[in-house]
Amino acid sequence: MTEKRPTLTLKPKAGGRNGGKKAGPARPGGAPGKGQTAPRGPGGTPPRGTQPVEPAPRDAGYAPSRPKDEGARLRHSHEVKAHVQLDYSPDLRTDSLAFALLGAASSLARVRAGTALPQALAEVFQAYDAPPQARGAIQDIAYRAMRQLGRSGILLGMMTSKAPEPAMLAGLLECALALLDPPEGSEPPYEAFTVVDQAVFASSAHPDFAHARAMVNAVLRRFLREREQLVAAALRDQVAQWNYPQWWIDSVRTAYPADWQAILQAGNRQPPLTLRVNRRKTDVDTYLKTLAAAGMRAEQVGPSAVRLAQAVNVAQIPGFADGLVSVQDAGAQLAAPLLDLKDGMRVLDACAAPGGKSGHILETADVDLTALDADARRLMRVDQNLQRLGLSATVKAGAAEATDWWDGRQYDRILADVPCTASGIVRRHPDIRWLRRKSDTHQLATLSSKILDNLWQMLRPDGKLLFVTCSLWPQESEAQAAAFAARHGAVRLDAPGQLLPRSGAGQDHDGLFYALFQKAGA
Ligand SMILES: C[S@@+](CC[C@H](N)C(=O)[O-])C[C@H]1O[C@@H](n2cnc3c(N)ncnc32)[C@H](O)[C@@H]1O
Repeated sequence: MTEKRPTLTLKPKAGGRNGGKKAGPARPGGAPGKGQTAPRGPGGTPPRGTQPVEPAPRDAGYAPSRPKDEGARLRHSHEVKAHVQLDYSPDLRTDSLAFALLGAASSLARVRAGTALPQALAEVFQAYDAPPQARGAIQDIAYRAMRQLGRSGILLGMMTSKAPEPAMLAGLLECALALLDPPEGSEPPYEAFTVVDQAVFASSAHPDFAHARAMVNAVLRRFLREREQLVAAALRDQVAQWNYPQWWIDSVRTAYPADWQAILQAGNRQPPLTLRVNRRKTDVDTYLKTLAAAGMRAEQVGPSAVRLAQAVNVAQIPGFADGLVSVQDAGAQLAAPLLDLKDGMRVLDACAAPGGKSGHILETADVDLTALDADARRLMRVDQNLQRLGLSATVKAGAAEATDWWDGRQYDRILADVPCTASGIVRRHPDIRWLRRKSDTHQLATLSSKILDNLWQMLRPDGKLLFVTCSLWPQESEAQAAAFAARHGAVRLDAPGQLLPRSGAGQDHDGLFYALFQKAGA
């Protein structure tokens, strides 16, 4: 076995200047707790505030075909791009910041290739055989870097003559910059010299960019020397100022001329950990006392919603394993009450995985629930979640725009929590803004209109259909709802419409859209 390189180990600045030995998560709450993040991809939207973790395949595997007239030939050495070893396990102490920086850099490179951050992190944890504490540190750095990616990218462009390659080297610099240059008003998690030292060390430890360690050192030191001028110049660019792609900034400004800045800011804040109390097992007051007894501060932010003052790993949430609570954003908790459920009803949750809203429906009334989802792998999470809560439903794999899974009997209530761009939940999934393309909105809106049209025939006369998205784009939300109502002559009942993302005392929720329809009686 090779001997471990002597690496400086450390802990966050809060623990004292170089006084500790572990990298650890820089600050709690930098990223969602275990199992608390979500998925992506035009076919699957992250559950709003429930517990996701899944991939966001884009065109990572796309390879342009070779022109017909190009015969086989040997490539010159300058044409050959070495395969970057994203899985290379560094010869570093796993409790060092250098190890965490490399892991986070590998995650960023995977996101650049089209993988959703939760999936990218899961791949890195496995490839690096990272112990729990290192996972926390890698995750924290990767989430920070995602929230600062616009700014770091512009800064790097100002300090380098060409884009650093491979992508993992760019990722390493972006991760280091995110630690050196935290958002206004927040403390840097590590001492600056430690970050530079460990980033250089991390670079030396990777065979694909050990040669670039002098460059890493020079860029990061230059940033520290010229920080004020560099940041001032970078902030003239809106991408650096807001940390979103320009098309995203433009789309938010067009859709919400009065609120666009607040919306962009809300998407850059760290989300709270909000729980839904399972009223079949306990009540909010009793559960708040349970939290207080465990020394955890919390407040009620909805009829069944409790927000923890400090995010923790789900394993540390009292009663979580026993189904007393689920992790769910306060905005997502509006769905079940809006359905106006009564015991004995036949209910369809048409895009159910991982089952956040299915669980809430079954906690609310004794209904006969069918939980449908097109993704069989994600459906396993519905089973697991319902089992933890002590509830049961008929769980089916099938496409909501098809009928092959339907037994032909109409439902009293239908929840259509359709796949969408997830533009309303970017505070939980800061990678989404960088993974999405403007054209995704149109594709997803087309799919959700097919889903809505198909589900309408499955609703009984007088029945209600609740249409939900976690999108901010009107094309997926209000425009979709209005067009649907016009196509089917659906009666529109009271519902919140577009909820803009909010954080603060009392009101704290993701950006969601709700429209409620009733079918005219027979
Ligand atoms: C927003 S998520 C649902 C979150 C879920 N309702 C909850 O509260 O936990 C959208 C879901 O739609 C599913 N989906 C995507 N395309 C679908 C389709 N054509 N038919 C049914 N489900 C689909 C995805 O797999 C994903 O689980």
